[in-house]
Amino acid sequence: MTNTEIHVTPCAEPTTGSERKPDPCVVVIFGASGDLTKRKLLPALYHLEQGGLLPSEIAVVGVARRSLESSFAPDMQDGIIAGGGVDQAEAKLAPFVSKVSYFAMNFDDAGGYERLKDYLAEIDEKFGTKGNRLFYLATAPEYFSDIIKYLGENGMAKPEPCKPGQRATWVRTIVEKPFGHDLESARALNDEVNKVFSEDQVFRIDHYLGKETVQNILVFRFANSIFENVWNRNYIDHIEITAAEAIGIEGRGPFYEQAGLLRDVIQNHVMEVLSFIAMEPPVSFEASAVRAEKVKVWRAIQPIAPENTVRGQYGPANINGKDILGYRQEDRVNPESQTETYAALKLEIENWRWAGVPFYIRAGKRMTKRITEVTIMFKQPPLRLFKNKEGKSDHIEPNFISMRIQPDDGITLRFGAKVPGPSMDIAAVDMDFSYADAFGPSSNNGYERLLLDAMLGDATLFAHRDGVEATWSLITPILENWAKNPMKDFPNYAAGTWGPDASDALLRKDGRKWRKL
Ligand SMILES: NC(=O)C1=CN([C@@H]2O[C@H](COP(=O)(O)OP(=O)(O)OC[C@H]3O[C@@H](n4cnc5c(N)ncnc54)[C@H](OP(=O)(O)O)[C@@H]3O)[C@@H](O)[C@H]2O)C=CC1
Ligand SMILES: O=C1O[C@H](COP(=O)(O)O)[C@@H](O)[C@H](O)[C@H]1O
Repeated sequence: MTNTEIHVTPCAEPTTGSERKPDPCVVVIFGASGDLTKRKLLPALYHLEQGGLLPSEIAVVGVARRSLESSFAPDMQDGIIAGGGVDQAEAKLAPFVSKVSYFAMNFDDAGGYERLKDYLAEIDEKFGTKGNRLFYLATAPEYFSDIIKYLGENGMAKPEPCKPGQRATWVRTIVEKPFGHDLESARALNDEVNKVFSEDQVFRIDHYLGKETVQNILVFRFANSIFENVWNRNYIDHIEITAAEAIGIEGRGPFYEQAGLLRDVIQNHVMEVLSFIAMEPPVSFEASAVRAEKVKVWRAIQPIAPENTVRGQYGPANINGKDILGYRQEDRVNPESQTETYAALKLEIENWRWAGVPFYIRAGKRMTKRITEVTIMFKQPPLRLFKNKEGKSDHIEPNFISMRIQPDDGITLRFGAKVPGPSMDIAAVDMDFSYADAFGPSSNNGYERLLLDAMLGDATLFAHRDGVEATWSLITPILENWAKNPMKDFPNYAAGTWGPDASDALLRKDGRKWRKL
């Protein structure tokens, strides 16, 4: 393969959406001392504030169990600098930090919500936040129901009645993943949430949808006219989606033992990416239209037969002279654990566009490298005109489009080009678009866009209850089958590799192989 890098630069001023600024509001984060708040949410809010995207009347209230009055601010500042990739010398934290406060309470203490309600009223007075509330449930999922129930019981889930001549207030809630543990629990949680909040108040977050490159899938397909015509079974041979992580479970043993890879990454992140790749053009870029098309894709996926599923668990390895623990040796993990840290699936979408085009998806922890990527592999041309010196034409690689979600975000189009010289030799070459080269570095960790959208009441990039239930309908039978049939050969891949042999065999039986990444 000859690598011809054609760097794409923006050719004109970007077309921007309308200037969007939310109403004054209080963002209330349940789980304020947790990892997510520190590494992702506060840095995202800080970047929004620095970018002038927040109203000046904004306040952030962190809620958690421990008493943090004295240490929250310095701890939070460290988190913003480390998690947000902020240059310490250039950081202008003071204006943002002055809007953040901490409220200690236990989530299952009913009386705490009454006190919180009074505290938020004081915040409204002090910061001019006008009664608008964005509750962010950044807690372990077992607390979602209780928090929602208590917010409802304390009259905090509905906006205050509108006063004459004043703008209506709003109350919204962002619910973190995992949303349910299986289909039944997801339905039950949806019922509990919708008893208290109407669906238009609920923002089920999947941070993959906040990633620029995931949103760019829709732009690539629907803002350009040259790709959509070939985006179907007539031209596409198959599609691969890979979400590989080099890290392991990062000390989250108890969580991972409950979850496993399928629940943690495939039911949500990978399914969201797949829906953007496979959906029909929505009639508008509005929440109901986009969500409706996504659900149609998930509902068209055929039940996934056990032979089209592969699971793996990493074992110990020495990587570059460093000993890496196997999953079963990780802290607070059962030494005989059956939890999967890798999964690969073959999916068939039975609709007009995709019938006969397999979608192979894989995701795993402790893989060779971190890469999330979609490969659209095209069919060979109908007639092979060009032969090599041996008179053969099977050396010509098929075209593909590779959409790199992370790292090194961008898009590559591979095609054949004539090698200079007297014969018709063909080499594969790449046209490369790099996000960073074209637009410069971005601070967006996915949460910036989604927090802003929730404050604006725009649910386009959030999951609807129908969507969550549709993806759980696909995943739950696999989980049930795996639970009934424990793996005898776990661990079945060494840390630092591309997963178990069975994953290669899944494609080999169709005469294909994973593209080398
Ligand atoms: N961390 C990440 O990168 C990601 C996390 N998520 C999701 O975000 C959510 C939060 O994850 P994470 O931040 O890692 O979790 P952590 O375990 O780090 O944080 C949990 C938070 O909840 C608080 N808490 C726990 N029990 C109580 C209680 N009874 N009363 C009051 N506060 C309580 C803790 O407070 P205290 O310490 O004071 O007890 C802490 O602030 C989860 O649903 C997770 O799946 C999603 C994507 C990525
Ligand atoms: O939700 C989760 O996502 C991360 C991967 O997110 P990324 O933005 O770093 O790709 C994963 O590590 C974690 O296990 C999971 O809970």
